[in-house]
Amino acid sequence: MSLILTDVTLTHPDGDGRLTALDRVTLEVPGGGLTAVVGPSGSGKSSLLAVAATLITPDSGTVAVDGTDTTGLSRGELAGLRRHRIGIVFQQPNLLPSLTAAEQLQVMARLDGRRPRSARGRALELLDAVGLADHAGRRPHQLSGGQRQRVNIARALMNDPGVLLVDEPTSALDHERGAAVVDLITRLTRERGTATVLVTHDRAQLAAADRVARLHDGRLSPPDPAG
Ligand SMILES: Nc1ncnc2c1ncn2[C@@H]1O[C@H](COP(=O)(O)OP(=O)(O)OP(=O)(O)O)[C@@H](O)[C@H]1O
Repeated sequence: MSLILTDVTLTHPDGDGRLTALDRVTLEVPGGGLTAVVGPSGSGKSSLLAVAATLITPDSGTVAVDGTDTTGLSRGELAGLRRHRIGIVFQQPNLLPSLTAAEQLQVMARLDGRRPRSARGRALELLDAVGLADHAGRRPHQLSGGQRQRVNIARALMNDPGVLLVDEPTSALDHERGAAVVDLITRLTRERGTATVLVTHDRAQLAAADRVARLHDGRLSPPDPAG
């Protein structure tokens, strides 16, 4: 399991010109390890995640997910790749208000046409893995902010992705709950072997990372060992 960005450049329209959001970024994220991406506001962190998630095609450069070069894939092929190989955790959990925690996860499998019974089993197993075995029947308003983010993380793992992309998962949480969520992401990364990218503003979270990549004005310094 791996994610490899090679020489990725991404520009956005900016008045009469173009703004370079990512400038020849190369990043290799091996499976089983947590790579943190840090940088000031506007440095390109969200752009990097969007390109890694194959939601935006870069102007140049390549993105390889689990060894598959995504360059030139059709929209349908990219959608399939995202569904099966990539898990995304956004800042806000975006859970559906009327569904229980287990159902939030089962929806993912149903979208994929899998049997309801096996989806339920997997949903319960994942809720157990994130410490919510006793909360499977609760709806979002019956969960705390930290618990909702755990459901969000479990949902991202539902289709057993090789790549896990996590965007500021603790921005809505206090320090203690935020640290618990990062510990959880670290543990799941090691246990499941995912190639995980964690975008964060919080320097305290860098201690959990295996590597830290620093973005500045769209340019990436080579990852250094965290610590
Ligand atoms: N859709 C867009 N159109 C035009 N410019 C954009 C677009 N998306 C991002 N940008 C610009 O690209 C640069 C990088 O933005 P990006 O959101 O990737 O940074 P970031 O590090 O995630 O910032 P933040 O921490 O504030 O979320 C910024 O200058 C931003 O204004």
